[in-house]
Amino acid sequence: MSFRLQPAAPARPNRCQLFGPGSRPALFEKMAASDADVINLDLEDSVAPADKDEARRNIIQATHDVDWNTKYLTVRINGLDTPYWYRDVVDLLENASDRLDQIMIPKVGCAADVYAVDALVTAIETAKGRRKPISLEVIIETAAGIAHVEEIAASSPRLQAMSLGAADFAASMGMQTTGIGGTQENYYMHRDGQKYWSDPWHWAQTAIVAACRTHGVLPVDGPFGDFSDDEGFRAQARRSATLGMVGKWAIHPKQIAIANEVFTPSDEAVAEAREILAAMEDAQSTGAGAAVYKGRLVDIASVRQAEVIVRQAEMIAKG
Ligand SMILES: CC(=O)SCCNC(=O)CCNC(=O)[C@H](O)C(C)(C)COP(=O)(O)OP(=O)(O)OC[C@H]1O[C@@H](n2cnc3c(N)ncnc32)[C@H](O)[C@@H]1OP(=O)(O)O
Ligand SMILES: O=CC(=O)O
Ligand SMILES: [Mg+2]
Repeated sequence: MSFRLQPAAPARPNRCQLFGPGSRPALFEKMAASDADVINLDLEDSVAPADKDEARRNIIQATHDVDWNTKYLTVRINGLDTPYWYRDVVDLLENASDRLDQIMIPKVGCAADVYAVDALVTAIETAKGRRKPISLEVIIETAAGIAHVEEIAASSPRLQAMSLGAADFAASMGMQTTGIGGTQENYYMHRDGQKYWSDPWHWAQTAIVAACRTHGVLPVDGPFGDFSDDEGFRAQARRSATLGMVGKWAIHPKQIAIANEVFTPSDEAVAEAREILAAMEDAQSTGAGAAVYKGRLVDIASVRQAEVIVRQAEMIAKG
């Protein structure tokens, strides 16, 4: 480890972020009753321009009226290139109840984007005497966002989470696809008459995970558009979890259970992690720094790996 220690990300479950348009208030009670850890009420792309004002009012009302129970409640504001975002922040911070936990900033391209929202949030919190500080989350979904991902991860002490937004990311990068996440038909290797599909999101995900882990931010995988494809969603979620992401968006309630399952370490994984910790404790009690577990090497790095799984499972069990 460097002299500068890696900060821990917020210790709260973030396995599934369920999205719903602010213009469909009939969904709010269903979202609150779901098994998602995080709720994202949307003011941005799922809300038509003519509905922005009403969606804002719906969401503010819902912070007062709906029982969100233990959900981490977050609202996606409009992008900083629109005329809507300042009104989103001002109206929310002036009128939403203390139940509001977080604001999500889409299409962040540099640290100054987060700085601008942080400054506005801070001024309103102080002016209104809001006691609970609002946290921020961002979406990396542009070429500028991925190019500046590390400065964005370091941009504000309010920043808790960072998602990859595959749809806008693909558009901004000029990718030849209309698919939102998952396997892309034309992204394959070819050998001996066979196609081998590869993962076009992998490099952006790893860049996000590295930036987040460096600065103590939760890395999250964004939307998977084809909500009829459970196995495609599961495969995408498993790849994300393997790379170090802590959760994934659901854009339909069907996706919640799969995300929760994938991002909760399985009983078998936790049992194995505990066995590795026990094997290493035995080894260390005899002065050894390494041991053999099921025919493979385990050493002090294995302890750190096993601790990731055990800590994640314990944090989720605590809720
Ligand atoms: C690229 C991005 O930016 S993604 C993020 C922004 N996008 C969004 O927020 C979209 C979120 N999702 C939705 O709006 C909707 O799920 C849609 C439009 C995809 C599909 O909506 P519907 O056609 O109503 O879906 P469907 O009929 O399959 O719904 C089944 C049930 O789940 C409910 N439901 C649908 N979406 C949601 C949701 N997001 N949260 C909670 N419940 C939901 C429906 O009300 C319905 O309930 P019922 O059985 O009691 O009648
Ligand atoms: O906002 C999300 C996306 O995929 O775009
Ligand atoms: Mg987007």
